[in-house]
Amino acid sequence: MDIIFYHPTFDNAYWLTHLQQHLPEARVRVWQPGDNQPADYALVWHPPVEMLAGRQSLKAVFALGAGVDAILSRLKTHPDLLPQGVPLYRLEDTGMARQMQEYAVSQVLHWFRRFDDYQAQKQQAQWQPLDEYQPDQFTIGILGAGVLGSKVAESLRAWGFPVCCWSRSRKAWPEVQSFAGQHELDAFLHGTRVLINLLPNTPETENIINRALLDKLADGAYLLNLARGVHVVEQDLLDALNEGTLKAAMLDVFRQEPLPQESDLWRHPRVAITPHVAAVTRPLEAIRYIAETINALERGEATRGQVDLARGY
Ligand SMILES: NC(=O)C1=CN([C@@H]2O[C@H](COP(=O)(O)OP(=O)(O)OC[C@H]3O[C@@H](n4cnc5c(N)ncnc54)[C@H](O)[C@@H]3O)[C@@H](O)[C@H]2O)C=CC1
Ligand SMILES: O=C(O)C(=O)CO
Repeated sequence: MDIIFYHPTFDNAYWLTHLQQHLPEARVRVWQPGDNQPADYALVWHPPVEMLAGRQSLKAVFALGAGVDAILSRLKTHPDLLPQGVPLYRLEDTGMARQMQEYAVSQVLHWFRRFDDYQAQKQQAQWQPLDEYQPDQFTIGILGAGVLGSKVAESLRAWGFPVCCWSRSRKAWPEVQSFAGQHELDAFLHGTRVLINLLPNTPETENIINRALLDKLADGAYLLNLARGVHVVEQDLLDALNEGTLKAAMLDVFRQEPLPQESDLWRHPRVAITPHVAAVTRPLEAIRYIAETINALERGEATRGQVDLARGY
């Protein structure tokens, strides 16, 4: 079994060593330009077009992340990027869910305990206890009830917050109200105090977080964007913040990354920013998941994580 590996920034030696340990019968190599030698599996992140072009004999391609929007959007302009008929897999969780839980719980509690307001008071050397928020005033609405959304919902329920979620199909998660489809989006938004975005980037979800949506949230609402920058109409977000529709936002992802220095988001007092670090690929967990999936494919068994190219995630 031959495996080719390409990632623009990962530690090649680390990945090859541990892939070989988990798949001892495989021959694993870093793909280099000009390498047209046969391969059974390809592990890629932002692969050059020529890496996979014409490789119809591949049994599967693994994207080394949860979101496959970059590879799918490039596929539109470079049809050879993925050989026709070869299944594409993505990483499901592999250590990213815990990171999303850490990020979401810490930020929701920050806002719930009004630490943002106390930080503002600190600037004025103001010693003033503020009215406490109550959990029933702090409904969490999760856009995108998938692998990561489900774990974030679980961790916020554990803190006693009311949680609802929105997805394509109905979910039956304990103690979480599920809304499904476009026709239930408004009902999902109504009463949501903290909106957490964990949607994939698809043609249907691009620009979904716009002024019309933000205006439907509860008064004094917050936005936590953990998915993709293209989901948010940034000027609408700034307008909603400046007009008081939205109390604060924490953003991990942006249309352009790194976020350009001239972006007003950097200077807005009620916007917090992290540089696309909400949940990074954990190499060992990813390698275990990939090895399990390859072994299942070799045995002709069912697997998880296959991308539906037509659906876009
Ligand atoms: N900021 C970061 O560091 C990271 C960001 N991400 C982002 O998180 C996203 C979610 O990851 P997973 O939970 O693994 O994905 P997933 O595919 O398991 O879940 C996606 C959810 O979105 C819902 N959805 C998709 N299209 C929809 C539509 N048109 N209407 C309503 N619901 C829709 C699906 O029903 C599903 O519940 C990724 O696509 C990626 O963009 C993932 C990892 C790290
Ligand atoms: O895995 C993903 O989709 C990510 O955004 C990680 O950076």
